[in-house]
Amino acid sequence: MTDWTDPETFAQALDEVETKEKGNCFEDFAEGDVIEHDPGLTLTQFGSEKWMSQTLNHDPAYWRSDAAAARGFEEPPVHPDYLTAATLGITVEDLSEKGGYFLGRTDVRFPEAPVYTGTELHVESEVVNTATSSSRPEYGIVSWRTRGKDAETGDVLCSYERTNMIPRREPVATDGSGAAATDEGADDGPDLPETFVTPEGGYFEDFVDALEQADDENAAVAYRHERGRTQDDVTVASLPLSTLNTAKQHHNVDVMSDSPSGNIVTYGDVTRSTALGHARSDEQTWREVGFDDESFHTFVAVGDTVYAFTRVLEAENDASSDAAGTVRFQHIAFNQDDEPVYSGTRTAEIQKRSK
Ligand SMILES: CC(C)(COP(=O)(O)OP(=O)(O)OC[C@H]1O[C@@H](n2cnc3c(N)ncnc32)[C@H](O)[C@@H]1OP(=O)(O)O)[C@@H](O)C(=O)NCCC(=O)NCCSC(=O)C[C@](C)(O)C(=O)O
Repeated sequence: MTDWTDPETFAQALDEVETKEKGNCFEDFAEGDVIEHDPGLTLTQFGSEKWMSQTLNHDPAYWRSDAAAARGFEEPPVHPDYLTAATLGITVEDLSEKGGYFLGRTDVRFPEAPVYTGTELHVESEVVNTATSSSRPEYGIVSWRTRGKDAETGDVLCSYERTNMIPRREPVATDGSGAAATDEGADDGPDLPETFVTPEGGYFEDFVDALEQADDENAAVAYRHERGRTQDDVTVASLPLSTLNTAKQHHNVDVMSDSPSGNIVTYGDVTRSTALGHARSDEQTWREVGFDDESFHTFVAVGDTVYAFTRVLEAENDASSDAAGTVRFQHIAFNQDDEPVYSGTRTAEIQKRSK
């Protein structure tokens, strides 16, 4: 009788049986397809607090009822970074579990109303673009428009467009040239302003003053944040799984040992939220409005430390509340070797000092 657990027999059986695969390949996506994601989750205080604590997002309005009330909230709401990560996490099984790189995301938007714990999240995505990768014939590039909705009311709570490289079943022939290289400015050295202005505080007026000062000189409002967060098993494996993100990149060391990173890598939303946590610790955030042009430049893995750099781009007195003004930032997350790992622009309402 066959002993199926005899190591030699079992190894041969493993070799010969079919694997019931998970996820979809590039060829499975066609422009216009709409995918209702079966996974969903209830946005809990535990989930939000776990995410916020590990990414150093300590804004008291999301932790304490008195600070929430001062912001006009009924109770501490779900943090927008956790909401964004959960909206994306739920889509992974259908969209990107096969592997491939999370390249970027844009048009991330939240409604004005806060989202409270206990809300059930239902997510749908539409394929908006499929393209050939000229540098990587074994991949295609897919973009989806995703909407995270309140399952009960249908209200959209978070929406964005995301782009990934997705493995093909069959590699295509390409010229292998990749994106057109350019020599422009190659010998000129970095083109930076002469002066860097740092806002004196974290209120709206401080950003306005700093921008005015920079306007008078050859200057930019740009600074770095002191805090760093070294990636560990919690940030790399545990946080993505808590959003139902089943991408093997974050929790299967065995498979990833054979990939370009050689190891599991941090979920892009953890990298980004950590950098934003550092930036928010140096400002008086009132409300998150949205994010654009988000890119992930290189991998972050266990042992890497995520730091943040901020550029203030503009400030307008047009927020949804008189207590705040709108500021547009560019945030760049970087690692211990000063390499950019994430960049994106962020529009946020920042509290006024005079409130
Ligand atoms: C991907 C790597 C290897 C490319 O590195 P490279 O030097 O080859 O870069 P490139 O030449 O600039 O880009 C390669 C191709 O991608 C295209 N591309 C590039 N960016 C965009 C964009 N935003 N939108 C559209 N297309 C884009 C670009 O145009 C080019 O096209 P080509 O092949 O035809 O020449 C490198 O950039 C890298 O390592 N990035 C880090 C990726 C990463 O760590 N992401 C986050 C963690 S993975 C994750 O969170 C997973 C998740 C969330 O769970 C989940 O999707 O399931």
